[in-house]
Amino acid sequence: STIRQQSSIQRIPGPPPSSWLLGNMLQLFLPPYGHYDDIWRKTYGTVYRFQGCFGRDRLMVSDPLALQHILTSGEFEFAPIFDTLFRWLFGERNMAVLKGKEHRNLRTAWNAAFTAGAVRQYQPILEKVAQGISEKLDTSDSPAIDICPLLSSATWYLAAQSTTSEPRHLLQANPQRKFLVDEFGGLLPSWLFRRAIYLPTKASQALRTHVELASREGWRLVHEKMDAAKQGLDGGDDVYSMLLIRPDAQTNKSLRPEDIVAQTSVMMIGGSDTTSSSRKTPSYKIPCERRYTGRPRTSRGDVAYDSMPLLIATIKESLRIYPVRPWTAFSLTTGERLSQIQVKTGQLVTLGFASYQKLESRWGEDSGQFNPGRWLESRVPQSDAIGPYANLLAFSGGAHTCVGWRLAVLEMQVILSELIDKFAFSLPVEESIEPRYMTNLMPTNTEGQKRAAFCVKRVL
Ligand code: HEM
Repeated sequence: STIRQQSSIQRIPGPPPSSWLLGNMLQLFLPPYGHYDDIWRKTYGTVYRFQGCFGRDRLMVSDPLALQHILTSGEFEFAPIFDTLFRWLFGERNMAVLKGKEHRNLRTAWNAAFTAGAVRQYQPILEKVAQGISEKLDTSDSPAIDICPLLSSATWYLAAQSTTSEPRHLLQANPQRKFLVDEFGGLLPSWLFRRAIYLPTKASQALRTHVELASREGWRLVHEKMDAAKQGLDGGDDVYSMLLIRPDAQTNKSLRPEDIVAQTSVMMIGGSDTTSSSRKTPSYKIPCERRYTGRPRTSRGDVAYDSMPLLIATIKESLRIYPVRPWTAFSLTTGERLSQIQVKTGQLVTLGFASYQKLESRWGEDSGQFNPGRWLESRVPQSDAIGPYANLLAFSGGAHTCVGWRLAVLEMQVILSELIDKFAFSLPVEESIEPRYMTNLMPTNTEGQKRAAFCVKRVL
């Protein structure tokens, strides 16, 4: 039966590898972003076979039903290599690596800080963060301002109301190196590969230091918030306070301080570069009629971000065309069937989130174009609830759906709204912005460094 299973995958068409050593990996991961994936999807369809390093077959899946099944059936988990990378980056007890009941319990406890109601309470802090970014833009005298560092620290500030800057350099992975690590790692037993973090290399040392610092910072925050609560002081309206000292949090006995501390790294990294990268929509004029009409308000006088359809359409379109995590790899843990295709246990299946979000059958013939209008004209799938937001998979789906997606959306609404109301952004003549896959999808300059530089002019 193993032979039948293998041949079932081998019968699936796909692009020829460029070499036995590197397979199709260079084409898939190196710039221009998404180029080959688009061609292969159009040529071979929504499930195609491509090759990883050393002639190893992988499946690329962008079929909506298959993706839904893989994400929600419980038969698949993050591929061991992703699991290991998450452990290295975020620590051994972070949400992304916990499984089964332990993961479900932690998610339930954390969800309390990310419900629609809880997220609304973060609006004032977000507005403060947005005004801080405006002030920095106002006072900068540089002709072209790189907005990446300004945006990256915003989520972390919101999570903890802490001005500690997060060690973002860790995400600036070199894509060549990253997929070689992926592939070599995949050849070793997981337990052995995990121990590579103890190798005496600069990269391992940097990861270990990062996880230690994140843990120390986590404990500092937890103590700070709990001490403030003991003294009857308001700890703040941030995520940590919401989890630790709000009355509803205190009834949530299942969440121990160490469980909160263990998520500090994932909050620092998972919630900062992701949101900031999604907020950049190069070469598009964001509609700004509101400048002349004022921002809509709720009956309580707060800005009503959900009543700004053009802004929301622009955010959805950015998440569609530039998903921060364009691909993720899962493998089968139980069972032997993926719809009609026989899949061996352990077979790597790459979930083509980016590819799914460009399917012509779902998003229209112009699916490759950045056009927020499609959301206003209701030319988008309405009802099949793939992923948590707008039928997009930018926040993944299933058990490991991004816990902070509502917060991320509000953050983008608040910051974009503030910035496009007050400033006009244009691309400097001598610079361009290219999306590039570096663990996450990032805006980069032509040299491949993370950078999104704009000429900024105050208009209001
Ligand atoms: C635009 C912004 C964001 C995007 C596109 C995004 C995307 C994702 C994706 C795709 C995953 C699935 C894991 C993976 O495949 O890597 C994930 C997981 C996660 N995200 Fe986000 N994220 C964003 C913002 C945030 C924010 C603001 C927070 C928290 C403050 C956050 C916290 C997390 C956590 C804790 C997980 C792990 C969940 C689990 O494994 O159960 N993310 N995110």
